[in-house]
Amino acid sequence: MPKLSLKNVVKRFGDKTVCNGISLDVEEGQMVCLIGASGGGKSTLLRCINLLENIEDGEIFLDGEDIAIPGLNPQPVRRRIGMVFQSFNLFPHMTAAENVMLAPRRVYKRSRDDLRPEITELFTRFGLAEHMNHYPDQLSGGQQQRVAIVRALAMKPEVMLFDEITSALDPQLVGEVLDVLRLLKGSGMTMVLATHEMGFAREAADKVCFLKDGKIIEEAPAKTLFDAPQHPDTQAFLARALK
Ligand SMILES: Nc1ncnc2c1ncn2[C@@H]1O[C@H](COP(=O)(O)OP(=O)(O)OP(=O)(O)O)[C@@H](O)[C@H]1O
Repeated sequence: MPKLSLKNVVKRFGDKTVCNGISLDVEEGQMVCLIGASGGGKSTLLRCINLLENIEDGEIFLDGEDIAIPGLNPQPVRRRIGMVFQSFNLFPHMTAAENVMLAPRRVYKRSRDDLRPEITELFTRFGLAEHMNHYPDQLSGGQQQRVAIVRALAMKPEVMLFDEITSALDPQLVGEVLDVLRLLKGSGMTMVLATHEMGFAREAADKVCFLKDGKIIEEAPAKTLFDAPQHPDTQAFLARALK
């Protein structure tokens, strides 16, 4: 059974159909990259998976259980599916460690003392140990984004969604954030990424999906999709993106 499975997901905003019958399986431990031009529906699809958007039609299964049921409290699912956005959204008046501890303290009612060992381990694992007590404005954009990833991991999610997490970074800071994704993949995390980092998608993804106008036009193992795209729209997109 796939860890995450989408069946004919439809999302509309007014009369605009942004996800137009999307089906996708993500196996446990897989990294799946969503690529495509702006407006293709990548962010919206991730937001649907995390139940930040209600879907009009279709099903989203996590471990075989339909999670996109209207009226169902989304919070338990959001604890199982972490999401990181382009903007880091760290609270500026809290240290990095305080930012990371906030959700587990509130949601699981855990104390700082109880959390500290595992939070320290997370910061250490992602090369941030010396920044635990720094405030966001004392950190680079890359470091802030890595803290934002650690913040999501502190909730011990089973699946992680990443929405263009390097797009707001200076080019020299992108690499350190991509390294975190490589590390996470190595640890067996199941991940879905919307990304414009084609080199990274080709090298690190298990599967790449090309989205256009709310549809998956082509889906293939990364190397196959980049080296031998079959659909003319994929070919045209990659020709532009890789220029
Ligand atoms: N809340 C909303 N209300 C109305 N339209 C929306 C909303 N969110 C997204 N859209 C529209 O849905 C379409 C898909 O947007 P989406 O952000 O999902 O695409 P994307 O592929 O992630 O693009 P990008 O790479 O720029 O993030 C766009 O036309 C966008 O304007």
